[in-house]
Amino acid sequence: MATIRVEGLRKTYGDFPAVVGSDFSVDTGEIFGIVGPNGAGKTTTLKMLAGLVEPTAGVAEVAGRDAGDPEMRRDLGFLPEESPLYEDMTPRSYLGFFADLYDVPREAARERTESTLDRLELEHRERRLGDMSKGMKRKVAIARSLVNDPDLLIYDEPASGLDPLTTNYVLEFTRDLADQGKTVVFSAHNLYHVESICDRIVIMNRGEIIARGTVPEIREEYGTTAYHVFTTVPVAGAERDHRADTERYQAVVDDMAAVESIREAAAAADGEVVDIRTREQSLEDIFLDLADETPPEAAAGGGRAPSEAAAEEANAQPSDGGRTGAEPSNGSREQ
Ligand SMILES: Nc1ncnc2c1ncn2[C@@H]1O[C@H](COP(=O)(O)OP(=O)(O)OP(=O)(O)O)[C@@H](O)[C@H]1O
Repeated sequence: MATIRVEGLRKTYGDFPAVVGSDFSVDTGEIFGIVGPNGAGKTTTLKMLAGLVEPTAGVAEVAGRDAGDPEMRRDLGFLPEESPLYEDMTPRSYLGFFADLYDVPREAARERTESTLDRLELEHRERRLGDMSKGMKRKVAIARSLVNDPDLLIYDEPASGLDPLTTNYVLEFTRDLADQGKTVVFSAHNLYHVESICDRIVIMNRGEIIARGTVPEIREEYGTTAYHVFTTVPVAGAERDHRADTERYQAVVDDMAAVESIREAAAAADGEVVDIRTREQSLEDIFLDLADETPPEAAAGGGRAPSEAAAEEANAQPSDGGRTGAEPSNGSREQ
């Protein structure tokens, strides 16, 4: 059964199209990546799935129910891109506070919190959150998304701004959650993250999904192979390969016909082809090519739309009554 069904999902802010009509589904236990550059519409999509932003049109369903249904939030863990934490609390008191919000019985909450913090290898559990490193705070925010033991996790840039070690740790932890049967939808602009842990991805640009599939499918459909051809004599388009001990030239071409032309040109100059190496285009390159090809109709999407900063503000601060995530109350959605 599809855990998530999205059809014709659209969000406009004023006349600004942040998400222009997405379709995708995510299966139970899948780890699904939404990738795209800044302003692509990733956060807006995730917030619609988490019931925090009301779609302008279309369907966003979780387990057959509207994503905006407040009941859905009880079984959801949302990790916002920036998660402001109560600086004066310790991880234990902070997580206990959120467990209370979800009515998790005290003892169960304590056990769950401790085991999550163990798995996240979070030390200094009695230290003030305000005195913790960025990586530690991110781990606490992740632990917070798990206090209610949700089946669905929606993570906005879970590893953004973390050092490589912590990044790996957080990504592996996320993969483990999916292995335990949880469904994970997360956004990233670093394609390396996606490649290493996602079952399927969509690539968004300017509010539109411009490619979709598993990483190998995307490679096959959109990727190209570069052929590095090494010759003993100079041929058109080749450059001297200074790394070689003997005189050698290198040309980079993108199909076998061009490789044959080089072979013929080398033979005509009394030389030969001594080596051919292939290099698959990286997902990053594919992504950049795709983003470049997207027609600029939605190009207004580059900058920040006017009401955005105010809306973010309202969404971010727990201390002023705003919503930081998916607390289980009947909070209204951002329009
Ligand atoms: N509340 C809002 N009011 C007005 N415009 C908004 C609002 N939220 C987002 N936008 C605009 O919608 C577009 C998509 O934003 P979104 O945050 O979804 O992108 P993103 O892919 O998550 O980008 P980033 O990687 O920078 O977080 C952006 O151009 C943004 O300025």
